[in-house]
Amino acid sequence: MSETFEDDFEIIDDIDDPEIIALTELGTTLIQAILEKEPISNVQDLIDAGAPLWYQDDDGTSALHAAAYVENEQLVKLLIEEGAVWNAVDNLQNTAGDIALSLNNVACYNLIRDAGIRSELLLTLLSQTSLNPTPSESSLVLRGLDNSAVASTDAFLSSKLRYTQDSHGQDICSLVLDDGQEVGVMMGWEREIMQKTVEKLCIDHEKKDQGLKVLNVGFGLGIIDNLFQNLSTPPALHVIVEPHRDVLAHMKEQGWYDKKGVSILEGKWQDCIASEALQGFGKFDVIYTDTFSENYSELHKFFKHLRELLASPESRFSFFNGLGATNALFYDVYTRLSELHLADAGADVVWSDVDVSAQNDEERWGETRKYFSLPIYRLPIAKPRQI
Ligand SMILES: C[S@@+](CC[C@H](N)C(=O)[O-])C[C@H]1O[C@@H](n2cnc3c(N)ncnc32)[C@H](O)[C@@H]1O
Repeated sequence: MSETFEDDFEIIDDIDDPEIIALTELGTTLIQAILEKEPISNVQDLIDAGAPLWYQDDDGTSALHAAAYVENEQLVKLLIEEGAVWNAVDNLQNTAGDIALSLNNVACYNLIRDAGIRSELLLTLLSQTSLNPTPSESSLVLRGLDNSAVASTDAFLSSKLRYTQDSHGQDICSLVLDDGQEVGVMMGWEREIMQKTVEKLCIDHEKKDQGLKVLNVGFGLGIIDNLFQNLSTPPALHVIVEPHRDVLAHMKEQGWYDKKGVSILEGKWQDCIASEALQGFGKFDVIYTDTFSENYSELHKFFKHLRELLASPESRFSFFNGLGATNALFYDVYTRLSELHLADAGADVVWSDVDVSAQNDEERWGETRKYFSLPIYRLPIAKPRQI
């Protein structure tokens, strides 16, 4: 018996179906052959006989995981060429790339990471063609088909936010999901990232002493906006784009509407970017974006506006690089993908590492859902390429 799921997916639950039994046996044999280091020709024979590369055993191990375990670069390459799934996770949430990384096998890791980048680039391309007008769901594993407030801007904008401090004195702006789970929209532990970002964006900027023209998308806790205001010469113009009513109310309470040089555009960046209001400010020396509940395709769209928004080759752009940040491989793929897409948009990026490993999990997350679990944050600074 089978049932349809959202018209697109078929959940097959008939374990007595002879076809499924045959596929399961072939898939299991393939994984065993790899783990037992049988000759590569045997593996090829099994694939040619129809062994499914997408098959994962009871532990979630796929053929690609197995090839990473036995550190066989040639086999990893073959499986990828034959269509192995680069981002399948096992029961411990590890991809084959994570296995290669844990074994320090750079060659196998790079092969899997590059397969991820190629696949994401292809999906971006497909989502831009008329053949496939739906937005890329390439980030299925990264964000799931999630219409909750975490992954849908509309749901996020109609949800209630709370400004609080946790038991460690950490400032938090959070939303509470229907299931009672609390998710940090912005959390105080990110202050160091914001601090380093402002340093890289502003400290040695040639126009710093005359007051920079700054555009920031997404206020949150206002950490980065306060840092911009606290520069030795505050910005000559500081535009903040923010759509959430609770955030706007918080900004009003804190006096942001009355600050000299500050202009607030109430709305989503997607609605403001081509508006007369924004264009009336002219171009910017520094641009930063850090939104919430948006996936990579929105960030990619933002990149495409940079050339028209940045004032000169000395202008700088950065964004909160947090996509895929609960898994080393996904983080690496999204970091490199954004570098390639920024290059397409005419901007060259330089990365710096920020060590964010000092805090323990309990202090950082408390009761909230983890969204960044890697020890190093990769901070991007992009400048328009001179033509
Ligand atoms: C992570 S917080 C920003 C934190 C900020 N960088 C700081 O230093 O505190 C994300 C903010 O982006 C806002 N946001 C979400 N979607 C947006 C959109 N489409 N356009 C502009 N802002 C958006 C949210 O309401 C929220 O205030």
